[in-house]
Amino acid sequence: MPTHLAAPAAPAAPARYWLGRLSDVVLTTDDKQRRCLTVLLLASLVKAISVALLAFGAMSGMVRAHDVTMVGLLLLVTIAGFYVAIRSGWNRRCADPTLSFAQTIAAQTLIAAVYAISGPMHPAALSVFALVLVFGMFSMRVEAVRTVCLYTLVLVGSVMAWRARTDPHLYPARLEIIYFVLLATVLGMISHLSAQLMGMRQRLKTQKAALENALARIQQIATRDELTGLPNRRNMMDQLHEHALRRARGGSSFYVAMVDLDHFKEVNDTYGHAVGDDTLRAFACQAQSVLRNTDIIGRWGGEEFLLLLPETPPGEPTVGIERLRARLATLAVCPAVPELRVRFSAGFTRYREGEPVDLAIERADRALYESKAGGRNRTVVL
Ligand SMILES: Nc1nc2c(ncn2[C@@H]2O[C@H](COP(=O)(O)OP(=O)(O)OP(=O)(O)O)[C@@H](O)[C@H]2O)c(=O)[nH]1
Repeated sequence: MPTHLAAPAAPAAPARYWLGRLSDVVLTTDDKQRRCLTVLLLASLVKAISVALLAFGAMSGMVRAHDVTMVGLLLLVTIAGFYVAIRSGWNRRCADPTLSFAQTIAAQTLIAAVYAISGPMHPAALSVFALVLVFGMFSMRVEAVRTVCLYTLVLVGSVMAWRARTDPHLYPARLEIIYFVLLATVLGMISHLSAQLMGMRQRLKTQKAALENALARIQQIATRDELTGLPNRRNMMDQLHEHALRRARGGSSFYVAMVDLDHFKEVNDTYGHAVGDDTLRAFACQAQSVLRNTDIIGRWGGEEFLLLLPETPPGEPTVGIERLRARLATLAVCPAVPELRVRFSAGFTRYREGEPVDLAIERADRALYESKAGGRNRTVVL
């Protein structure tokens, strides 16, 4: 057994790369346009196979070669026209950028021509009418599918009547009637299924919207405090961890502060719980408008708030909170109780690189305790 095997053949990556590039050129890189072009090319493949079969019919003497050439040319021109319309982006200007309705009408017209020229092979074209509509029903509205069905039946009915009169040997009237009834039944079914599909799509759309709303609501409940709309405790912990991580990677330092409303129990006891709630909301609202917009304030629980102050140089951490204190000293936070003023105590600490976030919170808590013990309505930095 050789210990060293020959190097494996070069991976097919370059081939895949060039295929990818080619498909980008042919189908564009725009997802929506790509989908339109892929459907067009798939539908064209079905029609190309039909024309190839006709060519076989011509070689076997069942169909006139001249007719096949004409139909083939017509097919090429139609496909090229739709390809250019989509590839150039012209379709974006249309009400239906997929051009499904126009493509389906063109396809049914072409197949009607095939039906008329394919002599003994013509019953085979019947299934293609149905196939084209199946393609269309995924992208067309129900009314459009119904219009195409009606158009197909009128067109094919006319072709059948004409061919039954001009070539009764290959298009016997009785057989044509049977084919027509069969085609009408199948197209009717497709039209019915398309209505059902539309209903399903509508339900899916409604469910998707409901799910998105529910997700947004869950997200809101999971991360926000219901009363004040501020980030909740879990959210604040996540943000603290994130900032600590950033700090560990060389990011700037930040301050953490605990803020607690003074004698808040008295507000509740004197004016009622609703005024207490209003006070909490007003405090949250004022804090958000007065502090820097990079500062983050969250409700820690009860009448306690946690502040995260990123990019705060030592020596200036309390500027914002004192601005808030000054604002609240003159502001009637609750219109029902104009004499009510909000006062608070605050404890600040600088996050020290590498320490667990809980340690910084504990220090801020101690600073808060000191400011309470020192007479409240003040700030202590530890
Ligand atoms: N209205 C209202 N009150 C709340 C809410 N959460 C907690 N509280 C009340 O906040 C009060 C907190 O009371 P204490 O812990 O004694 O604090 P305090 O009265 O502010 O006293 P100090 O902090 O020492 O100044 C309690 O009466 C709680 O019921 C809330 O969401 N709404």
